[in-house]
Amino acid sequence: MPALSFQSVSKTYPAKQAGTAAFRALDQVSFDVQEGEFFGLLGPNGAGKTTLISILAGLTRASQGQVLVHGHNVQSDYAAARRLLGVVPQELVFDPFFTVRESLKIQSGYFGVKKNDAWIDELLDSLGLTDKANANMRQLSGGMKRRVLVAQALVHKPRVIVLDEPTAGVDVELRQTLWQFIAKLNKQGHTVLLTTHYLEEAEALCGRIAMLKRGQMVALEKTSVLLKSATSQVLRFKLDGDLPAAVAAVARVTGRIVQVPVNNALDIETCLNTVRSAGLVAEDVEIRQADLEDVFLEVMNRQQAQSGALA
Ligand SMILES: Nc1ncnc2c1ncn2[C@@H]1O[C@H](COP(=O)(O)OP(=O)(O)OP(=O)(O)O)[C@@H](O)[C@H]1O
Repeated sequence: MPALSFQSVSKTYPAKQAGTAAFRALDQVSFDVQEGEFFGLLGPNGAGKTTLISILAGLTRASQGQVLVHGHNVQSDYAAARRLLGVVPQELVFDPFFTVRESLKIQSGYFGVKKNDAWIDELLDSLGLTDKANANMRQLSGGMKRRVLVAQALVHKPRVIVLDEPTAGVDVELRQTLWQFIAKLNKQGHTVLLTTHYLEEAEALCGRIAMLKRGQMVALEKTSVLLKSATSQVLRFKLDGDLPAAVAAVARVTGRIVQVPVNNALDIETCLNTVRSAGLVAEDVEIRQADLEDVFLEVMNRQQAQSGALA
């Protein structure tokens, strides 16, 4: 039995006011996550990732389809399904009146878990929160609050850990601490579902990845297969001046850095010639292997071209 099963899940948000249209945020999304997997759910802003996680966590109802957690339906068997899940939300929601330790005790109480002090100490230690155990939640920095949210999600040792952009805006140290700890739990058999915009993290951590675009699933593959499916290499160089249109159409540009997908030596020559013919000089030219960000952009652009063709 899969740890998570999303079966033809659709979600339509009703029109906000008369005259506006209802909005279909998810359209027939189906996939399973097997027990023990580290699974990535990727997609651009507004693709529907948080909506899918809200349905999984029982915070929003699907308009159609169903979601099962170890066979328990998140609507009709909510308590059993919720107990199996540890959800780290994207937004920093917390009660300002309690200390870190108190808030973890209260959260344990919600799940009917008692005498878990040793586990709470381990959570505090693993997430670098021991010094802050008796600090009031409102005294904590944003990064520290996020650590507490992770600890809260894990107090009842859930079999499935769901992380919705847990590293958005957090420093390098927390990222490393968090991933070490989550990877350890995953090795012990906990299933992990992660959404992130940091594709480097997803590439390093996730065994399998689903990509959503405008509420539809556009890719579902092992990470290694996705990487092999990409344009084999990327030509990278620095440039001052306006990129010729033919190169700009296919390039990923970050400041002065230009990255162009290439399949062979001819592609490389053509690209550099086009730049040279425009009177520009490409500096620090190098060729690297494609990474998950290249695959992601390729999948998203392919979808754009297809939907453009259908329109
Ligand atoms: N309560 C709501 N009412 C109406 N529309 C909503 C509601 N919640 C979300 N949406 C819309 O549904 C779409 C999907 O939103 P969602 O938050 O699931 O995307 P996301 O993939 O998590 O994006 P991000 O990466 O920005 O977090 C968006 O267009 C959003 O505006």
